[in-house]
Amino acid sequence: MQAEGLALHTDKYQINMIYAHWLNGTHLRKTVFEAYFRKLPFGNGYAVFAGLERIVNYIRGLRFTEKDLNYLAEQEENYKPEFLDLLKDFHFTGTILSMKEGALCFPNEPLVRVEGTIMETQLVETALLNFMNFQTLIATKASRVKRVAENDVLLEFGTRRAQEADAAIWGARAAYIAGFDATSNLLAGEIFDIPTKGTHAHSWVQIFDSEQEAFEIYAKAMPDQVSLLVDTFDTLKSGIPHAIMTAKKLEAAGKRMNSIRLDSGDLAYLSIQARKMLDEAGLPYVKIVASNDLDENTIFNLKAQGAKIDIWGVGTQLITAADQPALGGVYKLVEREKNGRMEPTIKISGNPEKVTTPGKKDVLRIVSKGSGKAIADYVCFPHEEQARTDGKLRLFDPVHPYIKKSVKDYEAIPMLQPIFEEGKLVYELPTLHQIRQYHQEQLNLLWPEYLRKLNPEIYRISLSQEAWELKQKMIEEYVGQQEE
Ligand SMILES: Nc1ncnc2c1ncn2[C@@H]1O[C@H](COP(=O)(O)OP(=O)(O)OP(=O)(O)O)[C@@H](O)[C@H]1O
Ligand SMILES: O=P(O)(O)OC[C@H]1O[C@H](OP(=O)(O)OP(=O)(O)O)[C@H](O)[C@@H]1O
Ligand SMILES: O=C(O)c1cccnc1
Repeated sequence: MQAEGLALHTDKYQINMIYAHWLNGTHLRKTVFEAYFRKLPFGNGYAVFAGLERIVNYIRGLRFTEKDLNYLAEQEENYKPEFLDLLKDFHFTGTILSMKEGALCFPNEPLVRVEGTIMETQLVETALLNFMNFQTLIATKASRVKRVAENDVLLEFGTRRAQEADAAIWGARAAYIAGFDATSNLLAGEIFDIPTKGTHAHSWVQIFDSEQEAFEIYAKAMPDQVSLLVDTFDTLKSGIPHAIMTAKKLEAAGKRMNSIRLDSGDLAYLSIQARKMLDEAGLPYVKIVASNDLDENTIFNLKAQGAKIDIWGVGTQLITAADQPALGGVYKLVEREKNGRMEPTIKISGNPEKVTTPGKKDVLRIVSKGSGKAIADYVCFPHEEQARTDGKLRLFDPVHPYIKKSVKDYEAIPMLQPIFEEGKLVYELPTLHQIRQYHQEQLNLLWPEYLRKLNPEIYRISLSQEAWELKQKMIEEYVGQQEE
């Protein structure tokens, strides 16, 4: 997928600010930004971090082409030619730390930390959030589907309903990270080495004079992968009897039919009837695929009704994250250089939840050595060494500071990994297989109460005492200035 030629994949205000900084002589001031979200999507208890691979490729290929520069000159007559010369030589020289793809992540903790000159940290904001927000959203939605489908097979069918090609391709990858088994999108399969699967459409049946003829021709063409869509005319009276006849013919040729697919009607009732008919016909090995606007709620319901569905095809609801189509991840300045020294900075808001936490921070996942389960995440400054060692840690929730807890005998796992150091890539991108495995390990760290679909327990994100005190001090300073 496109990695180069994305320098202009940014909001114009970023270039305007960089230009104004350059005129002002401040474009090389050092900064630290953090990307995070404030609210979990879908009422879920966790999110699944994704988007890093695309962010890495974007940063590596970040150059302004001659065409880009000509376009900028045309777009904004204020931009001086010397400024465009500066952009011509631009490449990213900053430092990035990030959670790994597949990590479970939570509100108000940094997922990506970007350190560099204001020129480069500001430039990358838009694309970084674009990649992180979409892919994390879809991976989280897919994870919810996976929680209810458990060990059933999950197929990603969303491309035709996705918000254009990139969403389909990266969405298919995000779904696979969170536990889907295959995608119908061959390009996603080719690019990312995701297994691909496919049945056939209603048009295949409609184009022939009879359903039986359609099934037999298809079975002849794909004898080892026969999956027949049985709802074009009448599922119970026509589709399934014809599929059974086809399966018998396949048996005579020494082959086994793979599955039938139900795509309309009452999927619980029809799957139960279909299972009975297939079993009675001596075809217990033929699996039942279901599709039709499925999501985690319909799948959960269908399972509760005793539906006999082995394989779920999930498209529109997953790829568009239909019940919450955006993750509100933000990118906030937490430190700036002043007089040659880095100092924390805060953004005050009338809404207390939107007040930023000043200073550059790390995230430690505090895991009990006794249970092997995560207790909370601890957000602290990089110099706070004591938290990383096996001492005693006082946890409290910054939003509800009266919720306090002391922990000991724990392991503190650093969640932010160095990705770029002064412009140099220092991270080896894992394979998708490794990302899936890491995601599974991450799930295993959490008690099931945090993972349930409905009203999950809230996993606590604790701020270090020092970070909390700095925040309070800066809020008070601001309030003091207002009162003067
Ligand atoms: N037993 C069931 N319990 C709950 N939801 C179901 C059940 N069976 C099907 N559904 C879901 O109900 C919705 C039915 O939608 P709709 O009425 O559009 O489908 P349909 O009857 O198959 O019609 P169409 O042929 O237009 O697709 C789908 O989202 C489907 O997944
Ligand atoms: O319902 P979704 O979760 O989005 O899954 C994908 C849908 O796409 C296909 O329908 P479509 O009507 O586009 O084509 P068809 O003629 O092959 O059924 C398929 O039959 C599914 O119903
Ligand atoms: O293979 C299928 O059955 C399929 C693929 C995409 C969309 N709907 C169904």
